[in-house]
Amino acid sequence: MIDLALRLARGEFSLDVALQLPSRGVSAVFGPSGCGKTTLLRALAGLERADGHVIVGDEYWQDDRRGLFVPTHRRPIGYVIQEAALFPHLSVQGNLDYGLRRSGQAGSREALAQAVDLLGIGALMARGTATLSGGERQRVAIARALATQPRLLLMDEPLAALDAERKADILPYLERLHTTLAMPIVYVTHAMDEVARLADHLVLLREGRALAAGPTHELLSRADLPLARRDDAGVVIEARVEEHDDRYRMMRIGAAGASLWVGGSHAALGETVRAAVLARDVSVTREPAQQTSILNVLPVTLESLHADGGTVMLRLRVTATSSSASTSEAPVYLLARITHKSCDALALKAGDALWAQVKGVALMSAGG
Ligand SMILES: Nc1ncnc2c1ncn2[C@@H]1O[C@H](COP(=O)(O)OP(=O)(O)OP(=O)(O)O)[C@@H](O)[C@H]1O
Repeated sequence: MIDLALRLARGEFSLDVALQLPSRGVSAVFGPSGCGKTTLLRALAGLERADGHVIVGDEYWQDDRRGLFVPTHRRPIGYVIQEAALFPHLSVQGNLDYGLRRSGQAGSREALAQAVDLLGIGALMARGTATLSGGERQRVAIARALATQPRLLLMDEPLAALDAERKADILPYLERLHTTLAMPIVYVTHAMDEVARLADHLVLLREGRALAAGPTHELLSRADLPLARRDDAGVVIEARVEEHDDRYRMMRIGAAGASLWVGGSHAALGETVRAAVLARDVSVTREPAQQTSILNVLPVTLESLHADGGTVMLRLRVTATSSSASTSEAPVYLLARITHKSCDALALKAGDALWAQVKGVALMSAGG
């Protein structure tokens, strides 16, 4: 576990957070511009002097009660920023070698080889860094950070400087990091699609304070957080592949007795995948619709309604149908955004048993 409490003031802005982040997987720090994401990351790295403590596993990096503050260069961290600072006069190999020598930490040739393989940059080793695309530069920067075998990888908007195409190129590599590496990653972003694809744990930051923190799927399924007011509000569901329909190139995925058909058939039976369902793609009915083109119609219980400007956000708990559902699994939630008119026409109230019609399910990635 990473246990941190950090407080600092910079002019009008103050940071004051106390968080416990899991020691595996990606913890995303998400929030609007200026909310303190970079400041938090820099304080974790020891680049900003904040009051408080930082404990990573059993290592104390800062503990004010004992007057302990480990300087940045002695913290076993990898730090990847938006625009990688690579030496233009050195090749990719030269940059990686330099990074390894400079770190003075437990970096090793094997770790470097593994990182090169993981980031798929083997073919780029002899290239001058000036000839690399933005996405390739970031992959080199990430490999350089990993080669030092850090205890913690800090990433500050690593994809923000890339266009949509380059971003799509590099995301699969980040997903590989996420599933392959045991080391925790703290990942700063203001892009919801990156949160939905990569984050296991989520910290919502607002004006230097942690508004909420917890497993990504839990926070995304809450209708009371500012996330639910976004146009792209929706849930992510970690589910297992339960059936392939090769004729239509679709698969059925299941979690906690809820089952959904999604396009594509590349994941193997039994594999864990992550799927996203946007609130605007979910509607509700009192009776299951007959003869609908919508494949995914799920029995749900309406947990709560949240009026939000012109629309109403419904939080729905999927009622397990499959007999294989294990009772130990956390229930699956959906959000549905509907109009006030529809809400009144159906006379919806908390506790109602309804049917959710899911118009679109996006397969994000293989899960963790
Ligand atoms: N030295 C400083 N003096 C005064 N204010 C500062 C100083 N450094 C940072 N700030 C302010 O602290 C706040 C947090 O900045 P920070 O860069 O951490 O935000 P952020 O969430 O990473 O933003 P972005 O997404 O735009 O990168 C901002 O309002 C910034 O203007």
